[in-house]
This record gives sequence, C-alpha cells and structure tokens, in this order.
Amino acid sequence: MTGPMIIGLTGSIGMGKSTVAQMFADEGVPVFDADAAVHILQGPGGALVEDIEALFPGTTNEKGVDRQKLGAAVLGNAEALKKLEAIIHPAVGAMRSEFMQANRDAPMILFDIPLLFEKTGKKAVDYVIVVSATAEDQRDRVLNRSGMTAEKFETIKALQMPDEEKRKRADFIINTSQPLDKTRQQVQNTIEKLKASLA
Ligand SMILES: CC(C)(COP(=O)(O)OP(=O)(O)OC[C@H]1O[C@@H](n2cnc3c(N)ncnc32)[C@H](O)[C@@H]1O)[C@@H](O)C(=O)NCCC(=O)NCCS
Ligand SMILES: Nc1ncnc2c1ncn2[C@@H]1O[C@H](COP(=O)(O)OP(=O)(O)OP(=O)(O)O)[C@@H](O)[C@H]1O
Repeated sequence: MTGPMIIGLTGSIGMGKSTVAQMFADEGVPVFDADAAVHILQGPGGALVEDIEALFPGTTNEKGVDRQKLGAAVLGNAEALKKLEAIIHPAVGAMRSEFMQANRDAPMILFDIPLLFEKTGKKAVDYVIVVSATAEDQRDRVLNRSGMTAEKFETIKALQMPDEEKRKRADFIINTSQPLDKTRQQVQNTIEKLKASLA
C-alpha cells in the first residue's frame, strides 16, 4: 500500500463523532474534519459564501453564512439541499486531498465524515469506524443543543442512513453510551488493531 492507511469515522447526528475524533487526535492520528472544512468554506471570507448567497439570497452576512437561515432554507427541502451539496461536497473533497498530501508520510490518517455512507462512499477509505450510542442518548444529546428542535432532529435523521444500517457496514464500532474513559479505551484498542493490520 502506498500512502497512509485511511480510516473513515462516521455516525449519525449526536452520536459522538467529534468527541471520538478528538480522542484519535490525542493519540497522534492526523484528523480531517469534514464539518470543520464546511465551516471554513462558509465562514468569514469563505470560498463558497458568494455562491451560497447567489443560490439562497439572504442567508449570508459579513460574517459569512448564517447557518440557522441556511439550515431553514435547505433542511426539509430536498431540491434545495441537493443544490447546496453540489457546491459544498466537491470543495470539501478538494480540502481532503490537500490534507492527504500534507500527511502523506503518516502511517494512518482519519477522515471524520458525517455522510461517509450517504455521500462520500466507503471506497474512499480502507476501514470504517461507526460511532454509535443508544437512541435515547442520541436524542437527549441533540435536543440539549441550542437552536435544535424535535422537528429539526427528525428531519435530519430522515436524511441519514439509520444507525442500525451503519453498524452493519462498520469494520469497527465505538460505543459512546458509556463513560468517556471507556470510550477512550476503545479508541486505543482500535488503533492497536489497525496498527497490527499494518504490520
Ligand atoms: C444545513 C446547514 C447549514 C446546517 O447547519 P447547522 O450548523 O445548523 O447544523 P450542523 O452542520 O451542525 O448539522 C447538524 C446535523 O445535520 C447533519 N447534516 C448536515 N448536512 C447534511 C446533509 N446534507 N445531509 C444529511 N445530514 C446533514 C450533520 O451531519 C449533523 O449531524 C449545514 O449543515 C450545511 O451547510 N450542510 C450542507 C453541507 C453538508 O452536507 N455537510 C455535511 C458534512 S460534509
Ligand atoms: N462516551 C462518550 N463518548 C463520546 N461522547 C460522549 C460520551 N459520553 C457523553 N458524550 C457526550 O455526547 C456528546 C456528543 O457530541 P458530539 O459533538 O461529539 O457528536 P457528533 O456525532 O459529532 O454530532 P453531530 O453529528 O451533530 O456533529 C458530547 O457532548 C459528549 O460530551
């Protein structure tokens, strides 16, 4: 194999992807965060702000994209979301390529991609890790966030592959319905197994 082993980290809304990705980073694994890339593209002076304003007038301001407004325009409107994804996903892909180039000498790298199964495709990675929690924990975590409603949660869930389906397709599952130190241990064990497969 040439280049680093590529690990995809995915999971449905609120399952704990960001927390688990940070645990991989703590172990020294370079992490590409797709959501963070979207924030850069949509943030102040971001490369896609103008295009988004043209497609969805009134959803940007001097600080870039107003995500509440853009979310209201696209979540629940399949055609609008498709148009937005058509400009965002290729730009995220380009940033991912740059990240790969910058980390080409690392033994393994991790892609944190919320929509890995839905959009990016399993072929982009060597192994898939699915982050999963009980439906109750997922719901509690998400509804505790500011700006979130039960309706918005249901709309987003309907856009994502069900957790059960994701788990079936996973090479590794990380459980986040347990204390954080147990989850960290699972992350460390997974890294050991991945390293063993490299040897
Ligand atoms: C719609 C937007 C403006 C809402 O922003 P907001 O800050 O309110 O929510 P946030 O980004 O935290 O997303 C909340 C949840 O929705 C999920 N989600 C976001 N976009 C999508 C999508 N296109 N399809 C399915 N789920 C999505 C996220 O994975 C997350 O679980 C924003 O998510 C966006 O620009 N999405 C399009 C880009 C995209 O597809 N991002 C997903 C990862 S690359
Ligand atoms: N064992 C655990 N592992 C991971 N997260 C946990 C655990 N226990 C509690 N949590 C909490 O659950 C929440 C998970 O949120 P996080 O932002 O990581 O999810 P996410 O999957 O990235 O969400 P989104 O898809 O909406 O971006 C955090 O507040 C975290 O502190």
